[in-house]
Amino acid sequence: MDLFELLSDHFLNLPRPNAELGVPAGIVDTTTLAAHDFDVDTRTGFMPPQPPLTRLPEQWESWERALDDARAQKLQLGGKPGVSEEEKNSVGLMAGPYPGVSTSELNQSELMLRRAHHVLTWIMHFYIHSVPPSSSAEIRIPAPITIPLLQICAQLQLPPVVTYSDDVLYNWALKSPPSEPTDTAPQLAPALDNLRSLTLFTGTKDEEEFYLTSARMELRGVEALELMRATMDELFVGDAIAYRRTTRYLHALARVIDDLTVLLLSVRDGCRPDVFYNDIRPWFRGADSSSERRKWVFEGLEEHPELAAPTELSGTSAAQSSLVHALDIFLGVDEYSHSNSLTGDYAPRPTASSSASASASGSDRPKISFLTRMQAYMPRHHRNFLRHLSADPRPVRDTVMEGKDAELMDAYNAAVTSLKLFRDAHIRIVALYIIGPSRKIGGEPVGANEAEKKALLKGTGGTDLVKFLKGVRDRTAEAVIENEN
Ligand code: HEM
Repeated sequence: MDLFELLSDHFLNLPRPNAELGVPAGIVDTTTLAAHDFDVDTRTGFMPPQPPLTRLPEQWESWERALDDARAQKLQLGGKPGVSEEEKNSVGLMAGPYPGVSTSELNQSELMLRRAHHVLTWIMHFYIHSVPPSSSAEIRIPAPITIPLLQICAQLQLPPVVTYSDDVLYNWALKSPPSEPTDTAPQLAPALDNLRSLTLFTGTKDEEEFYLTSARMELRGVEALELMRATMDELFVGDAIAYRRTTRYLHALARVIDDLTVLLLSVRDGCRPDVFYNDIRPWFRGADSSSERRKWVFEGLEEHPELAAPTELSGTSAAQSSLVHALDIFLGVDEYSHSNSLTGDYAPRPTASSSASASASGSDRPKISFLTRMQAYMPRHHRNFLRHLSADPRPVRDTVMEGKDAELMDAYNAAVTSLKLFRDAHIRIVALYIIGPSRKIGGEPVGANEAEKKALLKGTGGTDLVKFLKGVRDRTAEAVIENEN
């Protein structure tokens, strides 16, 4: 037998778990090498340790070529004034040809599925947002795109829209190759200045900087994840030494969050607010955040009863970053920041029509906080990681609340205060990048009646952004524990 041939019952040879049923008890989830560890890498955190795939194999070349074409054509936003019909014309993108492309072989590899989600959702956003908004009340997405996309989404358990994982987590390459790892110098995380983005809507440096700001924050956040793990180990022991160490870890965590704030603010160095607002951001919009509120109609579903009609179609937002959610959950701030009163808008829901169309109304749906809803847009292993973190039987906040250790409480409050300061800085960024440009005369991509203006001040995730972001920031501040001594 070939030494490299795996036995049929070898764990690496196990079939991919059924997306709906999950992993059977006693079976290891091998969909990614780190799946048993929630796909959280000790060097790169929520980013993959290796650069993502840059191209699918030959069988799916027609998709890759369509994406190449969309980028090469420099498609323009359909609502942008002064753009020629030719520049808006993206109908060819949807027409294919995508002859009989099957997705089943993609299921062998999580990396290929990720790339396929990236390619198809990117093509779809290119199409949707380059069709002039006035042309119809709905936008029909043809079956050659919707069917494979929904099949891939079922495997990945992700919605059929560009998500943070498509534009940040799995959208990077190294600028220059790292040195080969050796026994004495193991492979390290990529240097923060050695990253470039793979796919861009606008081809601008500004857009790349926008994505890379988040990517750098993810990499800086690795230390935060390590500090969380170390704290949880200490609190398991729970003696005086453990409290002292935890105090140190929480101060260190506050410093990491301060660094995240610095990195966040550094987006101003490479991404111009007007370019972001007018040229970049409209490409991210989902069905619930576009000013014209066009229905997205996924054609071809009537012939595929096995596929679920999409219910989540919010635009991509860094609110889908698992890192910030992890900080909230670990510090017990999520009880405040993920409160059901901070809902944002409701997700669009499919209508009962035979073709699944996503309408913009959903106010009869039960309230769920916006941040909790955003977890549906995260890679499923990361979602599970957050669930696991939430189930920690000895949460740090409970220990601090017992009030036995004043220094521990100070350290905890320092970390929560840093998170509040992070959110203050984020609100400043939103004022600079969204609120400011939206007020400039002529700075709006589509007309300017009151309803449209209101829609323009929605986050790409569909929130009433000022109210929502201030709410989350204020609720974070409320998580500081008063020292009653
Ligand atoms: C130009 C830069 C940025 C702008 C204009 C911006 C804008 C927004 C907006 C409008 C929201 C409201 C939610 C929505 O509807 O989408 C939001 C939420 C959020 N953004 Fe950003 N964002 C920027 C950069 C970042 C970066 C780099 C991060 C870090 C990963 C980040 C993390 C978050 C988080 C965690 C939320 C959820 C609210 C919270 O937890 O406070 N943002 N952002």
